[in-house]
Amino acid sequence: MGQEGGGASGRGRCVGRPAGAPKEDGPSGGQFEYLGTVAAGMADSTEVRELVYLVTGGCGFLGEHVVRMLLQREPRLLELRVFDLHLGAWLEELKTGPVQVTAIQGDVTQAHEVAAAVAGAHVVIHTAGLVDVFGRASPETIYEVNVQGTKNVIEACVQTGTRFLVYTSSMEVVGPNIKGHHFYRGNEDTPYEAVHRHPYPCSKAQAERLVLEANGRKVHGGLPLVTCALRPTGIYGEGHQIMRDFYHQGLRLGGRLFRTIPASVEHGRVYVGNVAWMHVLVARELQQRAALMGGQVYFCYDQSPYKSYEDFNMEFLGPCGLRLVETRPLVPYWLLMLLAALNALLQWLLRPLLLYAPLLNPYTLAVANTAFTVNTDKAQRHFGYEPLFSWEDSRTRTIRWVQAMEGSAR
Ligand SMILES: NC(=O)C1=CN([C@@H]2O[C@H](COP(=O)(O)OP(=O)(O)OC[C@H]3O[C@@H](n4cnc5c(N)ncnc54)[C@H](O)[C@@H]3O)[C@@H](O)[C@H]2O)C=CC1
Ligand SMILES: C[C@@H](CO)CCC[C@@H](C)[C@H]1CC[C@H]2[C@@H]3[C@H](O)CC4=CC(=O)CC[C@]4(C)[C@H]3CC[C@]12C
Repeated sequence: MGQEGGGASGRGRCVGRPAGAPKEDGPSGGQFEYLGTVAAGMADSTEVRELVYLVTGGCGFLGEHVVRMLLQREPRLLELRVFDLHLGAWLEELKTGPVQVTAIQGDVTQAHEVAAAVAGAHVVIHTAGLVDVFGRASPETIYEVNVQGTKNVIEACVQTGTRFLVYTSSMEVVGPNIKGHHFYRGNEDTPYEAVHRHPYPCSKAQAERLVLEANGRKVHGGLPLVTCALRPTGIYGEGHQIMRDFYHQGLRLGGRLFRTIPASVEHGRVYVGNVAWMHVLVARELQQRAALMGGQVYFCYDQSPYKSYEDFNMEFLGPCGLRLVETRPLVPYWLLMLLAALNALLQWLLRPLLLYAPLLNPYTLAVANTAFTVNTDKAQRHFGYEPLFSWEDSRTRTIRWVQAMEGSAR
């Protein structure tokens, strides 16, 4: 199941369990006070501002939240470099605080541009990537950005002497696999046959492996590079494009969405603010606990409930006037598979004329219909992670965002 593709050049398939982490337990972490909303001003603290951070993909859905969270909750920040192919105008509003915010328009596939951005940084948070499971980009382009781009970031750290690298990996590095094996309340050490064909999970798995294998390499100056990878499940929250697509689809269908996924197929989801917070915390603690955290992977998790993908979305779309029709899929699975295959064929036929990239394709159907939930406390044990936003807070913030969209949609 899934598009042909994947692997280094988008052909064949990439197999093999992703590089896991040694099974070591660390000390439990302390509590972290909460300094107010992510959108608020900068963190004020008596700590010395001396650190330079670089966030690649800093203008993306997750990247923007990481940038704002760093300004809000990293008191040692002297300079924050935001590197992205497409810079957001909102960056200008961030330049009035005590932290120097440097916007860098650049391409991670261009090694010299990456090296120039990395030079002098203490920490790199690498979120830039092509998050495409809808066939918008070619397998080769996905590989070029997600794998070669990550190679460029690693080499830039080694050449310029940057010692700390946090990589935004993905649950997709693990699964769901092409065999449709469910991953039920799994953790970082749960055995699972991570077999992929699609270019996106393949590229993320290769990139993650490169990052973890780079842990311990000597950087310029002779000290070791310390790396780790975070694996968010499906991220939701303010700015989530797929949620926006579902909402607009519902508006087009007269306020209704038609169930296509059984309610029993649970998918883990995580609020973007908590993913951002985990990035900030792991970047800070990686500097203090290199021996424990270096070369490790951590699932990104919070208290968001386990639900089917569509039922979870309705937690936010329901209060905004949409209704999910039927308690079970209206359309039999074999017909959904046929419709998904037709979408893939149409995409291929229309490609010379226009980009046709609907939500339903063979890959998204397969992923949506395979349960994938995580239950772990490794990040809490290794670096004291606790979600910054409760489920109720995450839900309220996301609903408010959809409502603001609703206002703009009328
Ligand atoms: N959205 C999700 O549910 C999940 C996302 N992730 C990972 O989180 C990271 C961020 O994902 P999102 O924020 O959802 O995606 P996004 O597409 O909103 O953000 C990605 C950012 O990277 C930038 N970018 C793309 N190609 C680039 C290039 N060649 N050079 C420089 N910048 C480039 C884009 O302009 C964009 O701002 C990705 O690495 C993705 O694999 C992991 C798990 C779940
Ligand atoms: C039956 C289809 C139409 O109704 C299914 C519609 C839902 C899909 C678009 C989503 C179901 C699962 C999502 C993926 C999952 O959350 C894991 C992901 C991790 C990432 O790193 C990037 C995003 C994604 C692949 C996410 C994409 C959208 C779904 C396939």
